Amino acid sequence: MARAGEGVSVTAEFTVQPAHQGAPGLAHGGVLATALDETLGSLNWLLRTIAVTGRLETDFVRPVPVDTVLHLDARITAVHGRKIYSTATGRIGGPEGPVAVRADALFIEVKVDHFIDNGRPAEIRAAMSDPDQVRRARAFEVNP
Ligand SMILES: CCCCCCCC/C=C\CCCCCCCC(=O)SCCNC(=O)CCNC(=O)[C@H](O)C(C)(C)COP(=O)(O)OP(=O)(O)OC[C@H]1O[C@@H](n2cnc3c(N)ncnc32)[C@H](O)[C@@H]1OP(=O)(O)O
Repeated sequence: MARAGEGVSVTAEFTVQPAHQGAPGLAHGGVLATALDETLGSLNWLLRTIAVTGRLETDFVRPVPVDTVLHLDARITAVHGRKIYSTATGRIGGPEGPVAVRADALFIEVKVDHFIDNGRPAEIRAAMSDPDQVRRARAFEVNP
């Protein structure tokens, strides 16, 4: 779950499950990168922009044990043309706890055609016949 914050920012929590293990009892780095990517990606909705991750640079600062709640905080740092720069931290032991992971990202704005042209037809058809998805995609296509 993500909540809008001050400026263009969001906070979110992610609980590390046993299925997310890499080393015994510890979160896999790829899963932590995914949690960062998802949180950073939700910022683009606040800009009402459809964008995909172009670059995600991740620092793994502390090991994150299974059952830990990762407190994520992400914000947009700059927008230049189609490029959206953002940064995120994941803290453990509480929202003010030590930083365990952080990431800097570059998202690139795309047209809805990016998904229609490249996605697997079955899933695209399913998305296009879902009125909620269509409404959401159209909302981005007209000038909001
Ligand atoms: C009717 C309903 C139907 C369907 C509904 C669907 C609705 C969907 C809605 C919402 C979905 C939201 C989904 C969020 C998902 C969460 C996040 C992810 O996990 S995304 C998955 C992982 N990422 C990818 O798969 C990207 C794969 N890459 C690409 O497709 C291309 O490389 C892309 C689009 C990123 C860029 O390609 P170009 O040809 O469009 O653009 P160029 O001209 O190359 O780049 C533009 C600028 O960006 C810089 N740039 C591009 N990639 C860069 C990079 N990796 N590092 C640094 N700069 C980069 C370039 O240098 C250029 O900069 P200069 O304008 O010249 O200053």
